[in-house]
Amino acid sequence: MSSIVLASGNAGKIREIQAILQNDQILPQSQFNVVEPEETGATFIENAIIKARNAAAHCNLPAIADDSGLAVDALGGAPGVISARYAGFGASDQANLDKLLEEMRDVPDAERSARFICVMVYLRHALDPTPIVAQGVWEGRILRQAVGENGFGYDPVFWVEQYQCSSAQLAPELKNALSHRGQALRALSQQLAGL
Ligand SMILES: O=P(O)(O)OP(=O)(O)OP(=O)(O)OC[C@H]1O[C@@H](n2cnc3c(O)ncnc32)[C@H](O)[C@@H]1O
Ligand SMILES: [Mg+2]
Repeated sequence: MSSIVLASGNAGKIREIQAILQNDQILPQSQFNVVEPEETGATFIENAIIKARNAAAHCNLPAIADDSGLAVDALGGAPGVISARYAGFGASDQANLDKLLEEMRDVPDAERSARFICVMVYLRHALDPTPIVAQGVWEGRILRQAVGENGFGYDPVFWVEQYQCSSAQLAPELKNALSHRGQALRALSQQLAGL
């Protein structure tokens, strides 16, 4: 099997994806000095395709990309596709999380529902006209303060009802078993196995 380039610059995602797929042929795009493209899509799937196509073209290899984010009901689905740049272009995870807590300050407990969404795309090559696509959704609620050290991004403010803790308090294997990314990756793997 040839190598597959993983079209992400997010170390937290890369860690989770490699733990789930356990395939040493899947190589992060940083190893090929891929320049990250602008994520100009209005949807997760558009952005995932933009990232996968960019990496596949640069490396002349098949590519996998993950576009994901947090959709908060009380904010009309924000931050959504702009989750990585909610507090501005190049914003840190901490700045994005602080902005979310501020926006949610006056939202009552009963109205704090939210979900993580992940769309994974596999392109056989840059001009592949039939991308393989899989999606995962993980329901939760937005806490009033950050708690937990694991994960990345918005994990410290994402309450997981089933385990009565934040996503950042879950062991990495358990987060992968439950998460939007884990769901999407398992669905993608099944489709790839059927090719
Ligand atoms: O585009 P790449 O290079 O993959 O890295 P990115 O961090 O920019 O990734 P996205 O464009 O898909 O933006 C997704 C953002 O949504 C958030 N996010 C996605 N999945 C998450 C998770 O499992 N836990 C916490 N936050 C998550 C996190 O802040 C990400 O930066
Ligand atoms: Mg991004």
